[in-house]
Amino acid sequence: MPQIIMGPSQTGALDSSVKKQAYAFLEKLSDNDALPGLHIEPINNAIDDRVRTGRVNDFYRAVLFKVQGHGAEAHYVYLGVLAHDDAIAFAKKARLTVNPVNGIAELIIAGEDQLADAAVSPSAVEPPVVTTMTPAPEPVGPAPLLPTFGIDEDALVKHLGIDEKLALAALAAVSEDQILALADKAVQWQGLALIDLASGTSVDDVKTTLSIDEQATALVADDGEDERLLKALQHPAAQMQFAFIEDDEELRRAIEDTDFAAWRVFLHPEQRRYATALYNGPFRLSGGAGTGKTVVLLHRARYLARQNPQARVVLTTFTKNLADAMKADLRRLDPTLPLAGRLGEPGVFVSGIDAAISAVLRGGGAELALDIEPVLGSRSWEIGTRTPDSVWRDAAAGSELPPDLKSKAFLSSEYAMVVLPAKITTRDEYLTARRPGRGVALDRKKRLAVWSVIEAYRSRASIEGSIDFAEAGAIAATSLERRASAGERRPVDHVLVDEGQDLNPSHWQFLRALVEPGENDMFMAEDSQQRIYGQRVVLGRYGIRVVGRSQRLKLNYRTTAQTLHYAVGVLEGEHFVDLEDAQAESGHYRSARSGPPPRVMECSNLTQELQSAADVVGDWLGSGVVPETIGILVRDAKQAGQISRGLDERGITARVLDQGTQRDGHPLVMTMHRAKGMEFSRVLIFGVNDGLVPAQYLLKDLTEADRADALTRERSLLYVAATRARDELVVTTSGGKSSFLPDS
Ligand SMILES: Nc1ncnc2c1ncn2[C@@H]1O[C@H](COP(=O)(O)OP(=O)(O)OP(=O)(O)O)[C@@H](O)[C@H]1O
Repeated sequence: MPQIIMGPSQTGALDSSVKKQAYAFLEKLSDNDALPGLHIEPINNAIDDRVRTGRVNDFYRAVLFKVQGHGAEAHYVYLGVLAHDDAIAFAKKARLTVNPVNGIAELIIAGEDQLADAAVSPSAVEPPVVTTMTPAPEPVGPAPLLPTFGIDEDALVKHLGIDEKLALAALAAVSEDQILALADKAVQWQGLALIDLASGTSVDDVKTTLSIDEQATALVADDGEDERLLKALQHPAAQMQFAFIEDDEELRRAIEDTDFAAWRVFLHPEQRRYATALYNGPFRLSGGAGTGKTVVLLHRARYLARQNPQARVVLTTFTKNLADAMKADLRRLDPTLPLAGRLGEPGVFVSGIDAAISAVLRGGGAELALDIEPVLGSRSWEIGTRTPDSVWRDAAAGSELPPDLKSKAFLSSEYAMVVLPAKITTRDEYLTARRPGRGVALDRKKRLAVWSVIEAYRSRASIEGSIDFAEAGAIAATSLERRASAGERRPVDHVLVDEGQDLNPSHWQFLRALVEPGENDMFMAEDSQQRIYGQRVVLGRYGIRVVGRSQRLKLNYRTTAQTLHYAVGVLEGEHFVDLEDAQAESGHYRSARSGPPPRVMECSNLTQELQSAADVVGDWLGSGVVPETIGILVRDAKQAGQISRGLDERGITARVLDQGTQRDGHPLVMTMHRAKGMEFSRVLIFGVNDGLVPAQYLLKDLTEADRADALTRERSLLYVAATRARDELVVTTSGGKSSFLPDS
């Protein structure tokens, strides 16, 4: 049967009946391309004799390339559906070629000078010709960017395979913005290569990233033109734009589903590699906001489940909201993928981590008493409810500890970071316990006092028959380990984790215990710059040894370069440490998209700020932005109420998003925490004021280390909020802006 390959779409918005007809056309084509009703026809005077059009209906034609190769069946590269005359005109100038240096397939549209509209041309920066008798001083301007990294024409053209004209223009560009403008007009892989180079990445690293291997072209040189092209279409870098469609269902979604996002079919070579590679143990994938970590996890979940339909895959993350979003995306990625209804069943089980822990505890039955004792010491083993945070305050009420050490923040993190992971159940164990990374030394007297509070906390919880989330993770991990040492099979084959930076030690112990150590056991996505919950953890302390198996994604797919630059400015001066206890690498983080610079609107009072916010949102709505793609983010729930009422008074209805709220038809208001993992076309961050960001109440009575960490998390929160914007970011403030906001 003929193979359909989706190419870079040239189709604008089509109404649903045309989409259905386009699908019907392609379905028939993939069945039998000789059917007369398809009218697959070559085009006179086309520059590529492989180009064809096919009849979708009286008015519309599909534009395709027919690539025959040596096989009996042809391949059709589908570029989209256009009105009859447009389709013919377009087909005449479209050409599929193989890059002679690296064997990547490229779509070239003749006559559309790919550089014509770009911000720079080689001549634009040439010194002006000056006719004068006395030598004129050399004009001083900014130096071209790429040559400062030692990059020359040979490197671009001969080693990488960049088009010569583009290479010359790129070598003359003096800023990343100019490179971005060139990249926008270029063949996709070439544009990405230039953006990488402009951020300081070496030519060799660019080649590795894009899987460019000069040997590969030599291997296929004698195969004949069509075979060469077919191999070129399968090059990992070509697969950012050309996808081999596997079955009718995938075809149908690609054509009919207006929401068919590119991430589902077109992966970056690095993303594809991480989604499908075999790892001999835990693998850590880091990457800035919007680099596609979740996308890789979703594809990897599908890959593992398809490789072995009996495999038990767990895909988990810190919050239920994000887990629900991942589940919905997994369904969209592949509706045929079996989702497991319960932990331990074949298929992909998607769940928030605390729910997964609860599932294990529920399955523990009466034997759970055996697992509670080693973690919490002897206590009632009935567990019915969650211990509320207020119990820490009650337990510490009479303590002689100084305020910072008897704060809930210190005690609960001492408990989660030191006591629970080491299964400390006695005072003597605590007195000699190692407390790495806690940032504050405790002498014997203080340790005794802290332990008294912990005992009081445990005793109260025992009476109430409650446990907290961290205890639940520790007990579930103990249970899984006990059962595994008794010879029981572990419940899971592959664990995939998103937002790993937010998990606590018990979570990691639990995840480690779920799966037998070995091939493809754990795959963890994280971004230490987005840690907004909990404390920093080091995986090695919980039996998760990553050494040598970590990689970083650097290309931001979500945010424009301008917003990214601004958001990264929020983190200026902070140091971030990753899950392997190393300085988190943040260099070379970049975006291939361009947009307006973020706007900061400083207002003198709340009324003025509400008016400014209403003006911005009103303008967006007036210019046709889909309402629910507008996100209005605030630091706390009180501000959410303020802004939604303020907008309402000014004639704009917005919805405050809580768990489960419908998202149709209106801009969405939510806290920055709630926006984690989400994205919007336009983002307005409201109330980024001194005193509110960072939230002052969080900083009271903290040890110096806890205070520093709380401030870091607050910065990260603002960074998370700013990086939710795909196309445009506006920040409003009143009565003094937050010191976290960068100057420009
Ligand atoms: N290969 C791709 N092609 C097109 N779009 C992509 C690709 N990879 C990711 N994206 C898009 O980029 C955006 C960010 O992806 P994703 O949410 O996976 O990033 P992330 O690294 O998990 O982000 P964050 O850490 O901010 O949650 C999404 O809109 C996604 O669809």
